[in-house]
Amino acid sequence: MSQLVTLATCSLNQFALDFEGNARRILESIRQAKAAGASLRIGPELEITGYGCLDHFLEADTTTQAWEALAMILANPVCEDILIDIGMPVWHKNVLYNCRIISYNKEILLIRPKLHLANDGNYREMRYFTPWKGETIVEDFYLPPAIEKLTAGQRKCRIGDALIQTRDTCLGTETCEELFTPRSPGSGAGLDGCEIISNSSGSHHELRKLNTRVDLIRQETLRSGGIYLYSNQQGCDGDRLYYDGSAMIIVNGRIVAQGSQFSLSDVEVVTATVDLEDVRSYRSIKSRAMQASHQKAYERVEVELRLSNDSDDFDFDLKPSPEISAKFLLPEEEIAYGPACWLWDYLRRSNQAGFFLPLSGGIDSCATAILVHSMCRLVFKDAVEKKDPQVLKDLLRIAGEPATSSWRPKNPQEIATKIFHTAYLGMETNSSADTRSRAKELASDLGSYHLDLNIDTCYNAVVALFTTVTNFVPKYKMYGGTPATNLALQNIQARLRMVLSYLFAQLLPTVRGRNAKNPDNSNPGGLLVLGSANVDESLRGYLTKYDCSSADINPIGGISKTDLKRFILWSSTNFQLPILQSFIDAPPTAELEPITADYTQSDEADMSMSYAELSVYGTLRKTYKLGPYSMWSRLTHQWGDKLSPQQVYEKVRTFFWFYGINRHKMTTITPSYHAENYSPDDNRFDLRPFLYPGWDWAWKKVEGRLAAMGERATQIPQHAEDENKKSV
Ligand SMILES: Nc1ncnc2c1ncn2[C@@H]1O[C@H](COP(=O)(O)OP(=O)(O)OC[C@H]2O[C@@H]([n+]3cccc(C(=O)O)c3)[C@H](O)[C@@H]2O)[C@@H](O)[C@H]1O
Ligand SMILES: Nc1ncnc2c1ncn2[C@@H]1O[C@H](COP(=O)(O)OP(=O)(O)OP(=O)(O)O)[C@@H](O)[C@H]1O
Ligand SMILES: NC(=O)CC[C@H](N)C(=O)O
Repeated sequence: MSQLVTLATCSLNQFALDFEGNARRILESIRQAKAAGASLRIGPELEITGYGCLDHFLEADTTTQAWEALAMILANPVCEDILIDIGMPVWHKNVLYNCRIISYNKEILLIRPKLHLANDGNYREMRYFTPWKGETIVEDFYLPPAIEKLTAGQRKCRIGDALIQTRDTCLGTETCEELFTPRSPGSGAGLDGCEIISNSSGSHHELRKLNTRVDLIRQETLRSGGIYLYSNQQGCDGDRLYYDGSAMIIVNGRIVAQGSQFSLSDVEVVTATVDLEDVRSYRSIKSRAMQASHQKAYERVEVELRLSNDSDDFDFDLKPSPEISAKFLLPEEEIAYGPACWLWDYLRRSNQAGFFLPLSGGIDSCATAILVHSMCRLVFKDAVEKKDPQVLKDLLRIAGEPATSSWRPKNPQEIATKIFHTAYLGMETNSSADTRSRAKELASDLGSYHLDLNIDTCYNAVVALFTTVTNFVPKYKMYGGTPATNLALQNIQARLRMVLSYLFAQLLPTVRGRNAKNPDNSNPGGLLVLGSANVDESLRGYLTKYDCSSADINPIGGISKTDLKRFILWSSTNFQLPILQSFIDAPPTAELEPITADYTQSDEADMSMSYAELSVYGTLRKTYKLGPYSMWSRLTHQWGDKLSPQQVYEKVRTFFWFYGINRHKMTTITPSYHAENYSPDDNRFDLRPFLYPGWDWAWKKVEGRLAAMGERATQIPQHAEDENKKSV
C-alpha cells in the first residue's frame, strides 16, 4: 500500500525589516503550494522579519511587528486547510528565541525554538538569540493579543522541542545550523518515529558550499530514513551575503526535488509527492529499531489533519516524484550567477539609477563588468523572455522608464546601455594603448555607456599645487625619485580616479537626461560606484587606501584572483565574448608608473609574491587558522618539493610583513559579496587587530628550527634545482 503526500518547501527573497513585502511573499508561496496540491508548506528561517535584521532583533518593534504580520498572514483565506511552518523571532519569559511557528487553520500548534545557534564566520546568532533549553523540553507559551483575537480565544500553545502528530504521520523541524551539528535534532526525532523533517535556513552562498549541504541532508536521511524538506532564503537581504536558495526535498537519501540556487524570482515553490510507506519500509532495518526503542519520547502536539491522500479514496493520477540527480554548478558558474543576483537585488533595493565602473583594461575591473553583464542577461531572460512582472517592473523603474512604458530591451546589451556606465581614466605617460583599447572594446561588447578620458590635467594640478606649497618636486623612481615619492605619485592617480568616479556616478544620469520622459519621478538618481579589488589584493594590502577600491559595493571583493581568471575564461565561451582572452593573456599591471622601453610595472613583482601563493596564504591563515609559525611548518611540507625551509621562511615572513602593515586597509574596504571562507573582510567576517606588533616570537622559533636543521635548511630539492637550470 502506498500513502502519498504532496509537500512544499520554498526559497523566498526576503528583505530584512520589509514586513509588508515579506508577508506578501510568504502568502504567495502558500498560494502556490496549495495550487500544487501540497498539504504542508515550510519557509526559510526568520522569514517574517528577514534573516539579516542583526541588531534590530534586539528591538521590541521587530518582534511585535512580526506577531502582527503573522496574524495578518494567518487571517488570509489562502492559509486555510494547509499546515504551515513559518519562521520569526519570539520572546518567551523575557528570553529571545529563533523560532518556527507551526499552525493550522489559524490555530498555533507549536512554537519550535532553535536549539543550536549559528555563531561562526558571518553568523552571530548568540548576540540576539538564546539556544532553547534543551532537547525534548516543552513549556506553555502565552500568545499575544493579536493572535488571541484572530483565533477566537486561543490563549496559549506549546513552545519547545516537540513534534506535530497528524492523523497519518509525524512532523519535526530543524533550523539551518542544526543540520550542520554532529548530533542533529532530526536524527533523534527520526528515531522517535518522526517521518517528515523540515529545515528552514538562512544559509549564505560560498563557492562550493551547496555540495556540503546536500551531503549533510543525504547522510542524515540515509542513516535515519525520512523525508527532508529544505527551505532557504534567496537573495541579498540587506548586506554582504547572498543566500542561495536551493530548496530541496530528499527521501531516504534520494533527491526528488531541487530548486534554483541563483534566481531573480522572489518566490520559488518546490513540491514533491512522496510515499510515507517508503520511509517505513526503509526504517524496518533491525539495528535502527534497536536504537529507536531506546529513544526518549518527544512530546507530540496532535492535530486533526491528514497530510496524505485518503487511502479509501485512491487517486490514480497522483504519482510519487521520481529521483533526480543533484545539480551542482561549476565554481565559474557560481561566480557568474551569485554576485549577479546580489547586484540586482542591491540595485533595485537601493533605488539607484544604475552602476558606474572605472574600467582599467585589467582583469579585475573586467570581472566586475562581466558580472554586471551576467546580471543584464538574467534580467533580460526574466523580464523579457519569461515576462516575470516583478523583474520587468524593477527594470523599468531602474532604467528610468514610466511604469506604463512599452520599451523592452532586445538583448542584455540594451539593458546595459541604460544602466551600466564605464570609464577608462587614463594617464598619457602611464597608460598603454592596449589597456585603453581593451577597455573600449569590452565596453562596446557589453553595451555599457563608455567614457574614455585622461586624468592628466587633474594629476598635474595636484602635483603643481603640492610643489607650490612645499617647493619640492616629487619624482618617479626611474627619474631619480625615492620609493616614497614614487608611491605618492602613484597614489595621486589612484585617488583622483576615485574622486572622478564619484563625480561621474552622481551626474551622468542628469547628463543623459534620465527620467526626462518619466513624469512620475523627476529625480534622475545617482549611480552606484562598483569596486574591483579582489580578495588576494586585499589580504596583501596591494591597493591604495581610498582609491577606486573605495567604491559603494564590490561584487568580486570576496573572490580570489585564481577563481576570477577561471571565471573570465568560462565567460569568454559561455557569454560569447572572445575579447576576454586578451584580458587573460595580459600580465597584471597597475600602470601607475611611466612605461619606458625597458620598464613596465607588474603586480606580482610589486607584491613580491604571486597570486597563486597569496591564495595559499589566505586559506592557511583563515580557513586552517594557522599563525606564522604553523604556516611555515605546514608549507615546508606542502612546498618541500620545490623550496628549501629557508626559502619558505622568507616567503611566509614577507607575506606576514605586508599583511601586518596593510591590515588597516581592511577597516575601510568596500562592502563586497562574500564568496570565500578565507575572506579578509574586517567588518563582519575576519575580526582581527589592525595594528600588529610583528611576529618576532614566531620568527625566532622558526630561526631556531632552521639553525637546528643545519645544511638541510637551505637545501633546494634536487629536481627543483634541475627545473631551475632548465628554465635558465
Ligand atoms: N597601522 C595603520 N593604521 C592606519 N593607517 C595606517 C597604518 N599604517 C599606515 N597607515 C596609513 O595608510 C596610508 C598608506 O596607505 P596607502 O595610501 O594605501 O599607500 P601605500 O600602501 O603606501 O601604497 C599603495 C600600495 O598600493 C599598491 N598599488 C598597486 C596597484 C594598484 C594600486 C592602485 O591603487 O591602483 C595600488 C602600490 O604599489 C603600493 O604598494 C597612509 O596614509 C598611512 O598613514
Ligand atoms: N586607467 C584606468 N581607468 C579606469 N579605471 C582604472 C584605471 N586604472 C585603475 N582603475 C580602477 O582602479 C582599480 C584599482 O586599480 P588597480 O591598478 O589596483 O587594478 P586592479 O585591482 O589590478 O584591477 P584591474 O585588473 O582592473 O586593473 C581598478 O580595478 C579600476 O577600477
Ligand atoms: N542560519 C544558520 O544557521 C546558518 C548556518 C550554517 N552553518 C550555514 O552556513 O549555512
